[in-house]
Amino acid sequence: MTPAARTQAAIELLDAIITGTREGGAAADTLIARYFSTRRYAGSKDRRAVRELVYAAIRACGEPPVSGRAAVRLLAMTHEGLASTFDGSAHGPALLGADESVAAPGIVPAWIGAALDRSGVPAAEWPALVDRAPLDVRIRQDADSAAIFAALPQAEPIPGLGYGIRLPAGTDVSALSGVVEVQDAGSQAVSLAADASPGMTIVDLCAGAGGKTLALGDAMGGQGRIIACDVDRARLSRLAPRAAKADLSIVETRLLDPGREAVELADLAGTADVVFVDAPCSGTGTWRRNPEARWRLTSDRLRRLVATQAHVLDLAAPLVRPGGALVYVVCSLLDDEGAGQINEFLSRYPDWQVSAPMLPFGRDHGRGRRLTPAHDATDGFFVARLLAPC
Ligand SMILES: C[S@@+](CC[C@H](N)C(=O)[O-])C[C@H]1O[C@@H](n2cnc3c(N)ncnc32)[C@H](O)[C@@H]1O
Repeated sequence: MTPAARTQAAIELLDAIITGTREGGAAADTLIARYFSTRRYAGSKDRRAVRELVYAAIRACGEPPVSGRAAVRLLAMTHEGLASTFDGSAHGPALLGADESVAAPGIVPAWIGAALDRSGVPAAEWPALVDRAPLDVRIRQDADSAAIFAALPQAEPIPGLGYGIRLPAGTDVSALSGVVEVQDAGSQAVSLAADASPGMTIVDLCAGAGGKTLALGDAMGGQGRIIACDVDRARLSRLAPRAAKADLSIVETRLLDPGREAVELADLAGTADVVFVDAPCSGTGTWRRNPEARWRLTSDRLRRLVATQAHVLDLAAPLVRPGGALVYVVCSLLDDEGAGQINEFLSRYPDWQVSAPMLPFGRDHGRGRRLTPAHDATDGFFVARLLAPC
């Protein structure tokens, strides 16, 4: 592809991504993969260059831009070489017009900026929210770590995480699948708040495809019971093969029917040493990986998420045994979903106690702990640990 054709491809992709965020379409990564699956003429260098341009444009625009062309024009203001690709050639973008629109530079949409501000995340920390993330992986506790470091010579241990290593973004770890799990250091850290140990019964109430389930199972040394639940059949169906690959036979999955969860969980009432609630959230802490998600969030969607979080907390509480723990996690930095949600929980359940989660990262925030990309070089999280009355 010519440089101009790469620019045009990035513009077309950005148009699809912008529409996708407005209309609930697929994630940028999926749209990029689909785009190239029907354009076999694009070589790996073309794909990489287009992808980088697309993500640079997404990162540069806080508010959703009016078009892909306006977003790339913003980058072209400071990149002479890029501006020259608007050359009107056969497969390239039309020549630049003097008065066509250019996207405004920014980091987050104004309304989310105000919410971050109210949540005590200073503007100085916002650029890190959309920075590129490294590749973090968790090594299985029984794996031969010397062999893994030999296979991955650029690996660096992550201080504070016994089994976490950091690699340059894009490192291929597929040959080590089952022995290492791709998992952000923040996700690894918040799993430690469960203080999982062999023999426990843990309900992972919002298990999804099981990223944290596998970390909990590994910490349990494969002894005990994990009941991994979710309402999303497709996500949950990915868990069992992953658990099998990681030799974790203690994981059972339970697909819940939305609206009937309490009935379907009734047999577990009062039995769990830990109920782990990795609640559905706005994902404001994970924009490093999918920066277009900040264009997708609306105040209505946030309100619905906050209501769902309260609902899953109410499902979780009766499952905890007397004196057991409820661990609440969101990959969000907004207090409505984190510190505020826990305040609301404690006003509904006044006889529960707060217990400080022992984490290697983060800062105390509200009645829990918060990790931020700027402070901890991890995805952003809020985590709280609550103890049921004895
Ligand atoms: C943040 S994701 C979980 C990620 C997962 N724990 C991991 O580590 O990969 C939140 C999950 O909550 C699930 N969820 C939403 N409503 C739920 C409900 N009422 N009961 C159980 N799970 C629910 C969603 O389907 C989603 O998979």
